[in-house]
Amino acid sequence: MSERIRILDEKVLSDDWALLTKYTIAYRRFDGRWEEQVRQVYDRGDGAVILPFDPTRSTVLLVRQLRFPAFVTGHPEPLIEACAGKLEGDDPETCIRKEAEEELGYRLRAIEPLFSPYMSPGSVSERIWFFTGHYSQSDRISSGGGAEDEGEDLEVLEMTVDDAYAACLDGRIIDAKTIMLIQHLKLREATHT
Ligand SMILES: Nc1nc2c(ncn2[C@@H]2O[C@H](COP(=O)(O)OP(=O)(O)O[C@H]3O[C@H](CO)[C@@H](O)[C@H](O)[C@@H]3O)[C@@H](O)[C@H]2O)c(=O)[nH]1
Ligand SMILES: [Mg+2]
Repeated sequence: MSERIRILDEKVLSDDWALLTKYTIAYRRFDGRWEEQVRQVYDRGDGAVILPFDPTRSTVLLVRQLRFPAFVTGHPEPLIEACAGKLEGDDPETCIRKEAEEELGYRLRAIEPLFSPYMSPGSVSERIWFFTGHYSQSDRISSGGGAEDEGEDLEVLEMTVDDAYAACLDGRIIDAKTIMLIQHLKLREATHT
């Protein structure tokens, strides 16, 4: 255990789709004083996400789907996102290859890992592994759409890189992981020209 943090108590508040745990901790402040704090941690597992890019056409593949937490807080559905999924026991690259086949209907090439940040570390324990990859129209193996038996209902969307970037700026794309990936692609473009 860290010299600055001791877990005094741990209580599971909910163990359903995700695990919500309430911790009571002793925390030593930067000035050396100890104090007691309560922190709740929402654990829904880790995930992976990919933005497939077609360099010859300068396009990317995205999905559109209902994200209920966004809808219920006022965002008109559906959300435009990069293809993503929960790891569910797979390593991140295996997971994202499977998700790309299921959700996008593409077998991707040149898959490259980028970074694996915490997405909301004040409350949510989840980290997401980010990838880029290449595709061309001939890599399409099905119509995608996700696993219907798991309630997935996705629409595959192809956009030019420029339009996807414009969508990040004008609010049509409002999902953080998707914005990060599109910006990454634009940064690469800028540093390679
Ligand atoms: N039964 C049930 N299903 C749920 C619930 N919440 C979500 N689901 C469904 O569970 C499915 C999980 O599909 P995946 O493709 O494996 O995961 P994902 O939801 O796309 O997750 C990715 O994006 C998330 C949001 O940005 C990320 O949090 C996650 O790490 C991953 O990258 C989704 O279709 C979603 O509708 C719930 O409370 N109950
Ligand atoms: Mg998904």
